[in-house]
Amino acid sequence: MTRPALPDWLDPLPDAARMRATDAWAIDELGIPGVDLMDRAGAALASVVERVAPQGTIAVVCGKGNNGGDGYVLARLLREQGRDVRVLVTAPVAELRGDAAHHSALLPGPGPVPFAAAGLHGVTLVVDAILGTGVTGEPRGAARYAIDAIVESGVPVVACDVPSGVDASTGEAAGVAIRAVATATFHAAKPGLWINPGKERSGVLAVCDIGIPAGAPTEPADVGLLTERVLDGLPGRGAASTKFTSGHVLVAGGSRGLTGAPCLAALGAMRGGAGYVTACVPGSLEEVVAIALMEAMTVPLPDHGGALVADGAALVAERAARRGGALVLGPGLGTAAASRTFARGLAAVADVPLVLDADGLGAHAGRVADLAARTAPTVLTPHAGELARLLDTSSERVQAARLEHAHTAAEHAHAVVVLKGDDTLVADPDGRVAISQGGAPALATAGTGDVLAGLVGALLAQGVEPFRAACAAVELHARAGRLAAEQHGPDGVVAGDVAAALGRARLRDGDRGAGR
Ligand SMILES: NC(=O)C1=CN([C@@H]2O[C@H](COP(=O)(O)OP(=O)(O)OC[C@H]3O[C@@H](n4cnc5c(N)ncnc54)[C@H](O)[C@@H]3O)[C@@H](O)[C@H]2O)[C@@H](O)CC1
Ligand SMILES: [K+]
Repeated sequence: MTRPALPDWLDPLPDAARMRATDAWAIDELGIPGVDLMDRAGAALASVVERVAPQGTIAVVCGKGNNGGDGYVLARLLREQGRDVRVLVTAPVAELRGDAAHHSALLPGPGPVPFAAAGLHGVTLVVDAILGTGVTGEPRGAARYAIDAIVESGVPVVACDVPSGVDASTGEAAGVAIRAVATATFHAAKPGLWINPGKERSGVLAVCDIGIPAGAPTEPADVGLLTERVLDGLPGRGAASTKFTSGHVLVAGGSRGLTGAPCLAALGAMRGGAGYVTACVPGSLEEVVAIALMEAMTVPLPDHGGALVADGAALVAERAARRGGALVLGPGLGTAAASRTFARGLAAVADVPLVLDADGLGAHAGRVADLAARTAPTVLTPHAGELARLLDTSSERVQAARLEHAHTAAEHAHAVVVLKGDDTLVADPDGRVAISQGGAPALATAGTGDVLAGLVGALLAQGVEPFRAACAAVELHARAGRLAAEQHGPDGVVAGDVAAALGRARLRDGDRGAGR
């Protein structure tokens, strides 16, 4: 399959290979001297260091590649300003090559000394210029020793380009890794600075221009940072709209003790703009749901002790065939064997776009490839634990390699996968990935996932293509989380508040109070 270019609402994040190709293009094709790029990288790093530590002794720890070269430039600039700077190295200066060797020779004052933990005593800040985008595998040898000692020292760290030990392309940190208070990264942010564990190890991110123009003829990035531009031109209600043209969402789920989840998914769909919403729930619990949902219709399905059973699948599929729209399957479904059979049966036959969430995902544990047989689009909305069960692995493994697991699930299920977290990833089966900027801690409360699933359903029902629907939903959900936090305080937000804020989250600055 050929992968389409990233849409313009994603800011491209070049991985290490693309960044190397970009540097090479700037140097070899545009004729920008590599030593000048390094000069500008060092200067940009210096401005971050000055902000973080305006005074005190700085230890600059340099590796033997160009990342270390940036460190030598920084050390020179700081010493020229009269700062007290120690240069500690993980490789002898004689081993340096090219631009890094050039800049090491320009260092004024005391020469570099081999790294030792004692060299960190009394310093205010450590600058990590050990490993950058040229790293392969886990840190080894002297680099590993230095990273360990820096982490152990507890001294605040500013990272040069990427925290050493973090993979710039994936955010994985397989061995030891620096935890920085800030990272100065050059030309563009890298995926690994936005994906955990790399994201939380990068601290505050400064993306620094080092004079490489846009337009490098590298293979286009396949990972991008989600921006609010994804909301531009989303379908909305107009003068000619009716409840039928605004999209129909079916929600199927619920069980005894879990009636709130399908209600919140229905609310997410309604507040997400769906014209009408039908909640298909266990018959014995229908009244509870009907009381909670004033604007939605309810459909009773056969149940056993408040849990859905296999027979209900045909009823929901038939309704989907008649009414169209999108189906949100799983919120509050529970884990009864019959309910799982219901979910698998319904996912297999429903010929409308499907959002599979919560226990609907659990029903497909270890069977993710079954979903590839569906003809209509599928969006999965797992957190790490749910994705682990889908792929028959552990939550720890998913968290350690989030990008890889999101890719794998998307590929195997032939579905868009929304791997939730502060760094929510949206992976398309064609290989493209969007990363949310996060920053909505208020969403860390029960039921917000149900709201998100309903919202994705609403956008799919409005005809938005699945990758964009998932991305726009993630963006709206985060914005709604922030709006709800403004109103209720971040610790007082409940999922219903997030749903209630979705309409306002759609408004852009230019829209507020505009027009007739
Ligand atoms: N001209 C350029 O290419 C520019 C590069 N820049 C800097 O250069 C960096 C990339 O430089 P390089 O490609 O030289 O690579 P790095 O400096 O990231 O590291 C490569 C060095 O580390 C060693 N190494 C690799 N994997 C290791 C591991 N697992 N454990 C221990 N040592 C390991 C290698 O032997 C090599 O000497 C960027 O991150 C950026 O900071 C900037 O100066 C801007 C311009
Ligand atoms: K580094």
